[in-house]
Amino acid sequence: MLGAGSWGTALATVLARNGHDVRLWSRRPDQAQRINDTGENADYLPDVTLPRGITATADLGQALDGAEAVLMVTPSATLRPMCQAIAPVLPEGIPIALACKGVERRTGYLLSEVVAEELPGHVVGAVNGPTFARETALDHPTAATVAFPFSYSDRLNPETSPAARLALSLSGGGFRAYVSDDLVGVEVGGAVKNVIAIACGMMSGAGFAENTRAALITRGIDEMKQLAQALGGRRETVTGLSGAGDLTLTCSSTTSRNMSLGYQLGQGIPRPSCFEGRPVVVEGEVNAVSVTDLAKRINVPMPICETVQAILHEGADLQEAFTALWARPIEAEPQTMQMSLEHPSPDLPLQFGASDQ
Ligand SMILES: NC(=O)C1=CN([C@@H]2O[C@H](COP(=O)(O)OP(=O)(O)OC[C@H]3O[C@@H](n4cnc5c(N)ncnc54)[C@H](OP(=O)(O)O)[C@@H]3O)[C@@H](O)[C@H]2O)C=CC1
Ligand SMILES: O=C(CO)COP(=O)(O)O
Repeated sequence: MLGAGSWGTALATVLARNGHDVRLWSRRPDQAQRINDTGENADYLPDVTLPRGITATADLGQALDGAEAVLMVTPSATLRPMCQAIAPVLPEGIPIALACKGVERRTGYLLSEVVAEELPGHVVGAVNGPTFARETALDHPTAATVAFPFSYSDRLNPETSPAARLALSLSGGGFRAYVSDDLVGVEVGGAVKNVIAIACGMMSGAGFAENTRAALITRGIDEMKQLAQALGGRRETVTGLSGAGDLTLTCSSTTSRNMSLGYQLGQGIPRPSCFEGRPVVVEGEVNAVSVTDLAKRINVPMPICETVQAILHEGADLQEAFTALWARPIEAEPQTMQMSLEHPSPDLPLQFGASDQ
């Protein structure tokens, strides 16, 4: 498990509870030592007792020595350098599963494409779903999807596929894994939901409530579907755990760092003061840029993501940007027919400040 943050530690907990030996890599030797000494990752999951079977280490060679599979769980922006760092010590041919969520900013690659470029000769997949780390570590009933592209031999003997093997390794107690062969669809869901969650947070923080949230979730799913399809994934995958499931979770509470960032910004808190100035991993903030750049490059309209990107990175005014989002031309749902009717009152502002809360 490469990454001893909240999600890496939670996934290590799931695997170790199921009887697997897990090497948990931290970039900080002192943290690895503390985890081994105390049986707890106090930095990220305080008061969660880690099961036997987890050994923390800050040595990549030690972490990967004899490994049967590797899960990569550091923030998406660190993925390429992590791949480069492990290349010399990675056991030949072992499957690599991504548990981080995003699109690479410079290239617009899905994270699996980054791994494929840096570490050829390894089958690459992803584990995604509605999974807050702490609840997962505490063994709350939780479900996620394990996606790898299926080969012909996998179809003949599905139990030997990397997706099935990892799903079986993860499943047990509260954790239940599903298997998918649509890696693109699963990755798109995970990357886009964080951006939409920021939008939900912004509108909740600005005083709007359930109608607005439901609209953003539903239209957010539509943006995911369009991007997934354009990249060769399947629209229906997005209605599963890694798309609609994770979006529902992340847009439902400020336990989500993405929702929480949006909420604070919606309340008018300046970015540097959000999270009381602490550095927090908010994937949707970086990925608002990478997702919208990618979508523009391949002509996929993603108006909610574009709105978030404009507010976060181009200095757009939150109220004006959401007013413009709501006053776009009237479209068909679902888009089985091409329709775009001029909005009758595009300049009428949304009622910020008049919310019934
Ligand atoms: N938390 C959750 O509930 C879930 C998170 N995810 C995804 O998992 C990924 C990781 O997030 P999460 O674990 O929550 O984040 P955390 O902030 O909890 O942990 C981040 C981890 O990555 C390490 N790290 C940060 N920068 C680097 C770097 N440059 N090189 C190597 N390691 C680095 C941190 O080390 P250090 O402590 O030294 O800073 C820490 O161990 C994200 O993509 C997130 O979207 C997916 C599902 C659920
Ligand atoms: O991805 C997550 C749950 O599935 C965690 O969401 P946040 O990164 O917004 O906290």
